[in-house]
Amino acid sequence: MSKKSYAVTIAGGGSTFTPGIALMLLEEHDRFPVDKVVFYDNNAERQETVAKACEIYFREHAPELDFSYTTDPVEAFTGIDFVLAHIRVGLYAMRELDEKIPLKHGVLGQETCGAGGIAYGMRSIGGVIEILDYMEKYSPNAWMLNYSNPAAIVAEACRVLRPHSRIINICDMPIDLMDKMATMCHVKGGRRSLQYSYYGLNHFGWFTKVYDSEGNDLMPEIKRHMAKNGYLDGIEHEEGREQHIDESWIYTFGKAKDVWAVDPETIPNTYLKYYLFPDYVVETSNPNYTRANEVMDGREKRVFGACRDIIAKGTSEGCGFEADAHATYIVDLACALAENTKERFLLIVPNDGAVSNFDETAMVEVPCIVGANGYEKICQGKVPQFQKGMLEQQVSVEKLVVQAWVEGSYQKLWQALTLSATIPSAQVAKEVLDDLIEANKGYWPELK
Ligand SMILES: NC(=O)c1ccc[n+]([C@@H]2O[C@H](COP(=O)([O-])OP(=O)(O)OC[C@H]3O[C@@H](n4cnc5c(N)ncnc54)[C@H](O)[C@@H]3O)[C@@H](O)[C@H]2O)c1
Ligand SMILES: O=P(O)(O)OC[C@H]1O[C@H](O[C@H]2[C@H](O)[C@@H](O)[C@@H](O)O[C@@H]2CO)[C@H](O)[C@@H](O)[C@@H]1O
Ligand SMILES: [Mn+2]
Repeated sequence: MSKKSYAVTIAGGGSTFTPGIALMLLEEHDRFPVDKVVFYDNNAERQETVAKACEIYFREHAPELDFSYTTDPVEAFTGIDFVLAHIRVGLYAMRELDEKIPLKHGVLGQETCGAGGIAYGMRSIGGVIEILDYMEKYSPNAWMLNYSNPAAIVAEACRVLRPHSRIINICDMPIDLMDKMATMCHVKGGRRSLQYSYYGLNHFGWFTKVYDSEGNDLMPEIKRHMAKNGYLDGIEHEEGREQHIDESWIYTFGKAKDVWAVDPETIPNTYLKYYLFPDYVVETSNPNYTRANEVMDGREKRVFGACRDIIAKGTSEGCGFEADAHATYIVDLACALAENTKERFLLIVPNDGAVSNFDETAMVEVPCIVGANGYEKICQGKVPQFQKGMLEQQVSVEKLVVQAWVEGSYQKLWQALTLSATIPSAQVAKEVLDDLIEANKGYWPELK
């Protein structure tokens, strides 16, 4: 597809991540030239605040850019090369319920894991498939780079419902963890210079090898840090940076020490804490103030406050908008597809033997080489018994959720919740499910 410049649609234009990603696209213009950006959202009001502020920013910093925003799919998806998708069906109000309803039953409540993740998955599948269908109808050669959550369930749904679609699901958690590993090992060139092996499902995986650009094995040093402080040694202590990291994330990066101790041969994804220490997570959660509240009081207020400020002043000068440097992985991926760079990415893809002793139809997260014709997986061989057991259980949860959504099956969703390592019994699973059904009326398909 190599072109002089590209047209990009950001689906979920009203997202708190949109300004950071839009500014990042401008910053990366030299290696990924973008001449057209369209914001698309199904919530006109929320999107307008973000879009009007970005419009002012673009006018002042990139007047040549063809920018528009819309809720009309024809306008949004015609003549484009890439869709960057970050939608949240149900907004933070529903995330809050995903987190608080399970906690009411003594079960962990989390955005993408356990009961909360299952509830969010049941809402997201339809929204992501709808956007994929719009893209394929109006720009059949475009690629959709999806990081809408819960990515594991969304990816499985796309595999089942749209197996030939040009969608790539990717997550930024391992990228952030690689940044931290590079920092703790003082690696020159940072995360991009690391060579790694990794296997798992999204938000459910393990690094097995990490080398620097000269081939030196970094695992012994990373393990020493994990044993002492989890990922905390990887947090940069530059002035001003730490205050951007909320308390709950600090706990998560620290708790990785205990998660690592369960299998000291590998380096875990932080999200494994929800499956290995669900009782600890429940004990340390405040059922009246969860991460959704922290985000609504923090990131959402900050981003929307800055947008309103720009709109009121008519200028973006001194507005506090910042490019999301962390999100440059999205441009790396778009460049790989557009320019055939054959770079290595951790993607969520059909297993087909990449993890040889695991379900061939699972959507696994493994390293892939990406070029103009898509991705090729790098085989990770066999996983040990412990990981195999965990993976079999979790992939069954995710597959049952998708089957429940497709068939409208109460029974299968109940089984999915029952099977989750975060839920103690079929009885509790049923009680949580019945409350979630009530809360998600209008978002989930009707279950029989
Ligand atoms: N995979 C990753 O690494 C990663 C990292 C960060 C965030 N995320 C995900 O990005 C998404 C956005 O997060 P946020 O916190 O900014 O949420 P947000 O609520 O601020 O923004 C989401 C936007 O999506 C819109 N939307 C919802 N349903 C839609 C639909 N069917 N069609 C079009 N637009 C729709 C909403 O109106 C809203 O403006 C979430 O899914 C989040 O989990 C993923
Ligand atoms: O609770 P949130 O909404 O702040 O974050 C949930 C997302 O968390 C991951 O992304 C993180 C990132 O990995 C972390 O280090 C931090 O710095 O920022 C990101 C966004 O908050 C995860 O990969 C996403 O899937 C979650 O949605
Ligand atoms: Mn993620």
